[in-house]
Amino acid sequence: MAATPAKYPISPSPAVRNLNPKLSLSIRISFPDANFPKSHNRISLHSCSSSISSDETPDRISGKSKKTVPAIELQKLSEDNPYELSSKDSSNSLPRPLTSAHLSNMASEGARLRVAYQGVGGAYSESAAEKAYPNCEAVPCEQFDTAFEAVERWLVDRAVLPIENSLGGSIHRNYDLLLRHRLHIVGEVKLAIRHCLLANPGIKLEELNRVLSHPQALAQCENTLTKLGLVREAVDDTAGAAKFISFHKLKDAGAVASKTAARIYGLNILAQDIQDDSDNVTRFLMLAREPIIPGIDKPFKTSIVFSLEEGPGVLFKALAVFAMRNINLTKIESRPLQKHAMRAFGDSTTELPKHFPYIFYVDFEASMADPRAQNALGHLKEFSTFLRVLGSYPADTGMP
Ligand SMILES: O=C(O)C(=O)C[C@]1(C(=O)O)C=C[C@@H](O)C=C1
Repeated sequence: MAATPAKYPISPSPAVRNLNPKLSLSIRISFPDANFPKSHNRISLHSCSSSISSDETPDRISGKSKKTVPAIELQKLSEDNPYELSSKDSSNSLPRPLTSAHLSNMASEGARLRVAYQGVGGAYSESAAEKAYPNCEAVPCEQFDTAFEAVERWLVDRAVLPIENSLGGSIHRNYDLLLRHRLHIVGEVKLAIRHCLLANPGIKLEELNRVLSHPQALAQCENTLTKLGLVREAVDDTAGAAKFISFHKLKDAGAVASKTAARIYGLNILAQDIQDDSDNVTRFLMLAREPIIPGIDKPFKTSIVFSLEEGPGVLFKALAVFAMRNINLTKIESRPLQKHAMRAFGDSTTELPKHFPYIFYVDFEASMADPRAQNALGHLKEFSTFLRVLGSYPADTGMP
């Protein structure tokens, strides 16, 4: 069944020029510059916000007031690695990346950051955005791509997107989008996910035949939903599922979503904490157009993506650059390099490629300000075909 998604303030527009630079293979460690509107050095987010607001924003639902965001001055990032500071950096025309102090000041001084998330009001991603940036204006986006694009086009200041879950694993789409887009990871936030089974008022558990939710949420409640014998139907987000069953007053369908979604869409909670494990945590990334300057004052993490030549033991060698410097890895993910694969298949010959090229995403526990991390990446660069630092940011060491 195709559930019609709710109206979102920001939805993908095919007419919009694709700003994503082509993926390039390079052996230098690259810190890409922000995408820059062609003819403007100055842009008012105020003027953008009026064109993307809608009658159905969660702000309406919750009655929260909207503040306009003052115009901000854009600065073009240099192509150079901003972490490798040189004498050039004293010039005023050079980039001034945001520092972690700057980020927290913006929140505490009451300036409302506009933060994109995927889903509608009541989605876990909205809670993650509010946890990452207290007092922010959370801006719903239809798809993950839309949230990336909203930051790139200066419609919002940040995006907060899920990257992995303790039960369901990686959110592959966002790994792929990190590579395709040129945003920087400036932080992470972990959120405890507690799912509820929701239904319209008066509907009993026995009356339900099917359940709608985000595929990750359905996977996280696999055992409970199997026991209940409910047919799963995937939709864009948990809160969207709640909104849909509420709007259509469905009698045979429930939704897996949060308590907040139940409240917003006037649904009853038939069961609480239906996730397969009580420790259900999703890790979200905070994304910005510019990187932050990494520090060593608190625990930092660094996320990189790289590709390797074919050959025996190359991955072993790549991981050894961290092991020999006593740097702990917290995550490794491999993804097919899609453009390569497509080119190979688009060839006029019918021969299949001998190997599928893969790229590797690694998170490690060290700041780029730490010489161990710099040396490890310098070493990795010697035998990687491509290497990019996605971000060096404070680790979320708090309670989820
Ligand atoms: O659908 C939502 O509410 C979301 O925020 C998305 C999402 C995800 O993509 O993993 C986020 C957290 C939960 O793990 C389930 C779903």
